[in-house]
Amino acid sequence: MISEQDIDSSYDYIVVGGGTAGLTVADRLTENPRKSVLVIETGQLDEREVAFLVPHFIGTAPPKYFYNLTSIPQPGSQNRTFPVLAGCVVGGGSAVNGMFFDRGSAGDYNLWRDLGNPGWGWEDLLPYFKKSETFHPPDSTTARDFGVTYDMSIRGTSGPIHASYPPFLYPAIKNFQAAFKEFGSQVPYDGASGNALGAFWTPNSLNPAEMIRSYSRIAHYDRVASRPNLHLLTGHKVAKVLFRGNTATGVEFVPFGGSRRTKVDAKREVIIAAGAPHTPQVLQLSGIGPASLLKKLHIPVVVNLPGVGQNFQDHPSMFTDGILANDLNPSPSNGTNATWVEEQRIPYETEKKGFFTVSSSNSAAFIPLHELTNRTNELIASYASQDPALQFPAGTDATIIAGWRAQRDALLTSVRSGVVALTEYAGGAAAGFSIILEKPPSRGSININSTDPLANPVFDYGLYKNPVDVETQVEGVKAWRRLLSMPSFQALGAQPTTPANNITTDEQLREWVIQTSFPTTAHPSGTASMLPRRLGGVVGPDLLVYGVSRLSAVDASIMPMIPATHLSSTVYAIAEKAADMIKARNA
Ligand SMILES: Cc1cc2nc3c(=O)[nH]c(=O)nc-3n(C[C@H](O)[C@H](O)[C@H](O)COP(=O)(O)OP(=O)(O)OC[C@H]3O[C@@H](n4cnc5c(N)ncnc54)[C@H](O)[C@@H]3O)c2cc1C
Repeated sequence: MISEQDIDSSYDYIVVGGGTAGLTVADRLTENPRKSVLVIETGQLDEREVAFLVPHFIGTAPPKYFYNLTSIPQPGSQNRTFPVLAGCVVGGGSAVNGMFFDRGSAGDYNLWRDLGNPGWGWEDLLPYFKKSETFHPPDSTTARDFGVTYDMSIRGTSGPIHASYPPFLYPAIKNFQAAFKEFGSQVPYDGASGNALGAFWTPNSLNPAEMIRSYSRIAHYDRVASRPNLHLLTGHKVAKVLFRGNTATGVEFVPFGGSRRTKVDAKREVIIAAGAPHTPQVLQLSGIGPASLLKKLHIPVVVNLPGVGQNFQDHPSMFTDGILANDLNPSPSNGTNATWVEEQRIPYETEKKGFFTVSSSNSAAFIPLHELTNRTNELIASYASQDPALQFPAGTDATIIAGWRAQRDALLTSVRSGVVALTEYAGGAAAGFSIILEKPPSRGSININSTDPLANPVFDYGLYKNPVDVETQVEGVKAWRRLLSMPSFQALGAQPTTPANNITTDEQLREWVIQTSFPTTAHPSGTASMLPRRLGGVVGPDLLVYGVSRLSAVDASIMPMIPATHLSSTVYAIAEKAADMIKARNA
């Protein structure tokens, strides 16, 4: 940690944002003691509150550790507005997330490669997934009793982030996985192997020795904080990147909540890792973005890059509910009994066991379209026949429209061959799940409407702009009802309750989807997409921003298409790969 008055006048690298990706990159770059790094982070260090560390308390971090962000009204869901969840704390999203730690399918990452990004397919990323983690297998009793299988050849054994299973798993999840088999889906041997299709057990980002969250603050900062070549400045927000001509030379920053502007130079590279909600803000404030937007705000245009802030994707979700009349013990409903929960404090404190070791979930199912519905051909035909120009307002730059078309065509190929999942069922220990849309064709945007770096950008999720999204969700609800009718769920006395059983026609289900959906699973991505420039890209496969030199982006914003998974392990892999590329080009 360093205070503002003590920072040096220049560093080899400046990292904008000390979150998941930013701290990972800073850690790797300072492995070389001759290279200096300054990380500037808006948030503060957490104070090791239980909300961060103890899995049971996920979601209870005080509001000061989050940005206060809200979307504009979403016409796709009755003009409701929605929060944009993002951690404002050292560690960023990794400090406040649900600790679900999984990977997408090979098909998810091969789409990135096939969209014009050599070096970004599954085989290219696998070494970085492995490098980022230390995987701890479950003990043999848990593995046997719960049927947890894993493949050590695709797991990391010495990386900074711990991936492990809590010693408290819900037995009903076995029925959930068996029901998916009966439904016609599969249970992959290890969902982290590039085959993440079907229902499987997933680890958490959980340090099993202490049974606490494993996140970038501990793994990539505390561990290396004593390095003299690594400085972390908290409580300051980068206002813009500075340029000499088209070369990034440093940044200007302000205290969070203040206005005094300070400059610091970067001798080699400015690395933006402000997260998908804020990376486009930093770029646009720096004069990199859609020229029309920048001119309106009287920001001098450094590069006209229409893609900055566009191609915004998240995973829309909705919540079903149901009853398990013959529920197994323990079940998540134990958590509603305050006395029982309080009793669970003791095994956690004495043996690191019990209910307090449980965070979000340890199982999910990722289902390709052909397993979800018999309307596959109809939905594919509807998507394939759409006019790309009609997906965007009149006047949208041609490169954005071309990018949407390229993504659509690539996704259609993957959907037809069944190598990507379109729907996730998260949970499995109860009859109600989150039903999550994994590859929405709808696109949103994040744009500034003020030159004040402390003002919030305008968040438009673009929820359900594309009717195919609503239809896929409707099929997701129908498939969930079918799933509950499978023998393994019927053995638990499963009955669906929400949506109500009298909501049956497609028209009624559409209405329910529109009324109850959320546009987000806290997975914003795509706002500085790695795509060719002619397809609305912002960075190339080297993660360097087009049209300028010595400026890169390395966080969730570079994902050109959102993968069918929870994002954190993918962000770590991107950051590990980014660090290697930055090291190589500055050797
Ligand atoms: C509530 C929540 C639950 C989630 N649950 C899960 C889950 O269970 N499993 C999973 O895999 N993923 C989950 N995710 C998603 C995952 O955590 C994120 O995708 C990932 O952490 C994003 O990493 P990032 O590096 O792109 O951004 P972040 O980790 O958000 O880092 C960005 C950092 O930049 C800082 N910053 C922003 N602007 C500036 C600026 N101008 N100057 C300086 N600093 C700035 C921010 O304060 C932040 O610390 C969740 C996310 C949230 C928010």
